[in-house]
Amino acid sequence: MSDAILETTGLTKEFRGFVAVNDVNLTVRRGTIHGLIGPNGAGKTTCFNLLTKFLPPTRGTIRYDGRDITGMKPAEVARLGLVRSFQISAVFPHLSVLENVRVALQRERGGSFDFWRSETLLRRYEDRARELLEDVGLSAYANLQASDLPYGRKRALEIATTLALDPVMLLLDEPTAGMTHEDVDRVVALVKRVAQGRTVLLVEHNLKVVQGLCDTITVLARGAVLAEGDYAAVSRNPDVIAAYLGTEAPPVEAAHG
Ligand SMILES: Nc1ncnc2c1ncn2[C@@H]1O[C@H](COP(=O)(O)OP(=O)(O)OP(=O)(O)O)[C@@H](O)[C@H]1O
Repeated sequence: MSDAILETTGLTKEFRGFVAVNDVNLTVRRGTIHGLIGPNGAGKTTCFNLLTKFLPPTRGTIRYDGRDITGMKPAEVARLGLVRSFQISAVFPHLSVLENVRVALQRERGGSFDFWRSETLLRRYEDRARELLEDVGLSAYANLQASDLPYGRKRALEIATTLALDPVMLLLDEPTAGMTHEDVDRVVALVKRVAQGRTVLLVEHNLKVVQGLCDTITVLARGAVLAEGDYAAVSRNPDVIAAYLGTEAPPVEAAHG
């Protein structure tokens, strides 16, 4: 088995001539937590959307687990185990926390859209759903309506519904965005826990989060890879410091703060 689970070669995305992602060669090693960081507008989200197949690349290839997935659809790559965390809006607000995870489990089994009519069918997934809620620390909230969850806990629910798809590799887009310190710490611990036995790639603004979680960090700037390495290496890199100057959190401060 190759050490690399995800590899891009010359990955490029242009929007009407504007190059948002420029010739990116990214290698994510199996079993690691890999961070994609960069100042605003660096191309992180575009890159994330390319990797999860939500956007087609202008040029370049993406290989996942030895296969060329460049031309595949999001659902196809999800079936191969490369799963993007759902956006919070994908959580059904009027269903309970438990029901949300049961629905996700049912979807994973390729159920028809009639699934929501069959309470009996959904009940079969109850045990597994409760296990997943336990994994993400939401057992106490199982019967709460999803819309009533505190913000930080919604992310945990989103991760539980993603885990229902049994991912081999998890792609997380800013898992701590908009959270309080307390919630950030909880989500960091959660990502560490769910990363066991999996590979995780996350796009993240919060450099403290990246510092605490990532084995390898790729820094993007103006669509291209500026630096790569562990946190200590990239936070000392003069090009990275220069790219972050004038933004809210230069990596060096975060490293010593
Ligand atoms: N659909 C689009 N059409 C045109 N330009 C786009 C489109 N999507 C992104 N861009 C441009 O591509 C560049 C990279 O954007 P992207 O959102 O990928 O960066 P980012 O690193 O995720 O930024 P941020 O940290 O601010 O979210 C930006 O200049 C953005 O304006």
